[in-house]
Amino acid sequence: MLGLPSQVNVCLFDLDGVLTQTALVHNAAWKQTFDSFLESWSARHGVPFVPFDSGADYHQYVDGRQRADGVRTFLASRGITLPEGTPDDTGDQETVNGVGNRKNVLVLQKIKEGAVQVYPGSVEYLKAAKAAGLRRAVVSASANCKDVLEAAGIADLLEVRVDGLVAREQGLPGKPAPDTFLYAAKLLGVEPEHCAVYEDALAGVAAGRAGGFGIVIGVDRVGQAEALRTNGADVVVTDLAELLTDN
Ligand SMILES: O=P(O)(O)OC[C@H]1O[C@@H](O)[C@H](O)[C@@H](O)[C@@H]1O
Repeated sequence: MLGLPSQVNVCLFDLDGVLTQTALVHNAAWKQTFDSFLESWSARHGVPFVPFDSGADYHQYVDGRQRADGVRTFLASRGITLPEGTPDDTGDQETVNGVGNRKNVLVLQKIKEGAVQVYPGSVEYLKAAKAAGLRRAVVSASANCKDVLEAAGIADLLEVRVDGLVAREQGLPGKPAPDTFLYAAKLLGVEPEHCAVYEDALAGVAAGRAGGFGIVIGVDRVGQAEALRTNGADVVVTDLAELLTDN
């Protein structure tokens, strides 16, 4: 049913890029933030300015990861290490938290301007899962998950939320570590083999594979089906609506 093996009765959905079209919002905010950072860095350190690549750099180093992990992982790929700073650093501070907060100002502005759109096939799938009696959680790296779910009007279709804020409170490492998905399974009182993971990010499908879940469904929004499979997806679809035909 719904593209799931018979032992699976719990759905663990990623948010950005799976339920809502906000991976695009994050990607654009990261590009703006990193390009201005790199431009200034290259002028001061006498190294060539190589802009952030919204394709390769985003998917390899940032997508699916907690905010600070994204900053650290991408900058490490350019040989740059910044001090961590503190969560209340302002956007002009040259720290991991400062750069992350600069990007978050842009994301919050976009959410406020109404940039949150759902994927209609995912809403249909959520409703079908609910009707079929499957348990449903959202497992997102984003600290803005609650606001995005509310802006999208889908908060009431999900029973459990494990997001960037919960991960921080509980001390859970983010994707590609499986811990946030495992925590959601625990909150729903089930073993990983009874859960399906739905992910569009390479770090996300890797987390699904690492956690030993019943099935990892890769959602390919950008033409990276092969990379999703290599990193951990058992099945790849371009939209969750494709799974609705399996009754
Ligand atoms: O900065 P936030 O809202 O906490 O989000 C963290 C990350 O959340 C993930 O869901 C996105 O794929 C990333 O692009 C984003 O950076």
